[in-house]
Amino acid sequence: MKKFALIVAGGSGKRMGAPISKQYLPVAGKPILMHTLERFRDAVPDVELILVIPPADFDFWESLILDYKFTIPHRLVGGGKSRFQSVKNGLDAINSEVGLVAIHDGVRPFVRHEVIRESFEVAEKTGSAIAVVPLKDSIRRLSDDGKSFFQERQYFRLVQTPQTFHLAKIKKAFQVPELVHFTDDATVYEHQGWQVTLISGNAENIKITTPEDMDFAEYLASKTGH
Ligand SMILES: Nc1ccn([C@@H]2O[C@H](COP(=O)(O)OP(=O)(O)OP(=O)(O)O)[C@@H](O)[C@H]2O)c(=O)n1
Ligand SMILES: C[C@](O)(CO)[C@H](O)COP(=O)(O)O
Repeated sequence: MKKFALIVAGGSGKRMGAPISKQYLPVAGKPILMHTLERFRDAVPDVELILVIPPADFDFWESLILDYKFTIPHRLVGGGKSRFQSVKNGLDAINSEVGLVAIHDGVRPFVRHEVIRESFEVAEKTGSAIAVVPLKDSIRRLSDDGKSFFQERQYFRLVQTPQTFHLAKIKKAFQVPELVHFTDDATVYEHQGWQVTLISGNAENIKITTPEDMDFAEYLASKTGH
């Protein structure tokens, strides 16, 4: 089955607070986004890569490609105001209804090859594959009156990307108005009444979000051979 990877990087990285958006910051000597694209190309060499970035960044990205002699083929699509809108723009740019699409945050460069491959294999069989990891800490639920309650952590998972789907179904799922609880693609898919399939993600597949994540990212890059 034809495989696409939709790498979403249409945000501006407010929580990082860097002079340029976090997806272009260098880790181990090159922009985070280049690591992410390499991960997918290396895991699935025949994957078609689609990169979603803000339209205003197209020229900047082209200059980075030249500066870093980046040669992995990919298609550029303009992002939207929210992650939902950026994913929708990327899906709209895929003309085919047949195939699989892995939707992945551009700022998660440490996803393992095995997770990417498994996500395609499981999604082909079941319709979807959502990478998740167990919690290491205890958790508490807060109530509005300031109390907190014990929660059994074995019933919870932290949700990562990739989130991989049959193209026809995820395209249909995104034909709805955006809702506040759409924090990822699984929630959009479930809104159709369809159940998602969970797969094991990898703990080092962090979403680079705040400045302290950059030091950790350098460490992970040195350990994982980026
Ligand atoms: N309009 C948007 C907003 C986010 N994203 C992407 O969704 C992923 C997860 O979002 P997040 O980590 O929140 O990135 P930012 O929105 O850039 O960060 P912040 O919320 O700190 O501004 C990132 O790869 C981000 O670029 C996107 O494609 N389009
Ligand atoms: C998609 C995601 O990375 C799964 O954990 C997450 O929901 C993105 O959240 P953000 O608030 O857009 O960073």
